Amino acid sequence: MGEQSVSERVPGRDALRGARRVVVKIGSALLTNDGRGLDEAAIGGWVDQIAVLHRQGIEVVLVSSGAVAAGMVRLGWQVRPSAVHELQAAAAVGQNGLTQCYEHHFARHGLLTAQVLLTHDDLSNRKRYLNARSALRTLVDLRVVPVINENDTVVTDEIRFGDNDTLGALVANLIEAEVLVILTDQEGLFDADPRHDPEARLISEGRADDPALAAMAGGGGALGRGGMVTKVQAARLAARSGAVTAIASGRQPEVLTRLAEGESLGTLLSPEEAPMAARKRWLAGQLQVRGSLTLDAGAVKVLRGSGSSLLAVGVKALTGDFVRGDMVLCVDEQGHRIAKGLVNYGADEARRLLGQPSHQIEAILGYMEAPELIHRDNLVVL
Ligand SMILES: Nc1ncnc2c1ncn2[C@@H]1O[C@H](COP(=O)(O)OP(=O)(O)O)[C@@H](O)[C@H]1O
Ligand SMILES: N[C@@H](CCC(=O)OP(=O)(O)O)C(=O)O
Repeated sequence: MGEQSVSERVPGRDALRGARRVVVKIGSALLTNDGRGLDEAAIGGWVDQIAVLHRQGIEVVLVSSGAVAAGMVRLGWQVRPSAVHELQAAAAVGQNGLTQCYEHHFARHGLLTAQVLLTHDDLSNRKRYLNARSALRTLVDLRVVPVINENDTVVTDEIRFGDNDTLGALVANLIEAEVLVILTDQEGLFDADPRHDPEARLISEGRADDPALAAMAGGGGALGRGGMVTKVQAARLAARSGAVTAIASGRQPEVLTRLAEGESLGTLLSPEEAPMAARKRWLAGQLQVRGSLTLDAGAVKVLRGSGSSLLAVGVKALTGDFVRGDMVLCVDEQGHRIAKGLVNYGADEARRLLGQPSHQIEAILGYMEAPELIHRDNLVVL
């Protein structure tokens, strides 16, 4: 099978080298050894690679499927049930096995794991979104590896992500990962489904938003859910916050560490825009505004002129009952909209910091979350 590159001028694999935060999604088709229970040896191998990345200082969040498939094996079921309550039951049984397996293997490297089960509601409801975000950020700051799956036991068909590719992309958006790696049972995205077309050729690189790629992607196998369709959609979602997506075979030896070294494996789907521009556009559209900050003329000038972070010293007043991580609007003294951004301090703390230089923050609050009120990466000038 040959290789082709669908579009020119996409960012190269350098995006994978030097990434600080990576979401790795491992699909059912791969985890469950073609339906014969969890493939513990393979899971141990991916964990070993993640531990290597971890030692290099890369933060890894894992999105792992496999609960339903593992539960089916434990329950002795040969055929995936169609009734939602049976799928939920299988997921509940299988999730235990998944958690034990990851915990055991990460413990060999002295690493802690945390089970995080999410539903669509958790990511669309604003308060829960912020909770999920701060919990995941805290876990990665603590050097714990979160192992995420959909909370299959409480979701019904209408609201479930169904496939974990979408969940992986939303998690990449949530934690602002630079890279989403989707490990599956094929080498990557082919120009036709290789199960049906032996002549199918691997796409090595492309743009996440290229409609030609979506047309090449087909559905999933007996164990997986979404097939390549949802992987290409996931790449497009991940691109909204500037993440590149790599789709690769989990059976390639050392696939994760080789990808992180920039090796040309699988399919790389890149965002249209540079990560920071994409991220800012995503920020601008993403969150409801919870309050406002009134900036003095000096702060307006530096925000507009040099793209600096917003410091408390340049803020004269505030309104709203926002908490850390909320989106706030920045206005000038005449009330004109200047910028929007995610604030590092809640309204009560921020009020005490108004007009104060950053070196005073610790003395005023007794701690310092960050030296700036809004970091420039989290700020969009309007
Ligand atoms: N264009 C394509 N290129 C590669 N694989 C494809 C393509 N179209 C459909 N597929 C199918 O997608 C499957 C992987 O998706 P899926 O079964 O959902 O696995 P996972 O559990 O890893 O998400 C592959 O086994 C393959 O047969
Ligand atoms: N939450 C489900 C995962 C659904 C699923 O199989 O997704 P995928 O691996 O993306 O095809 C489970 O753990 O069984």
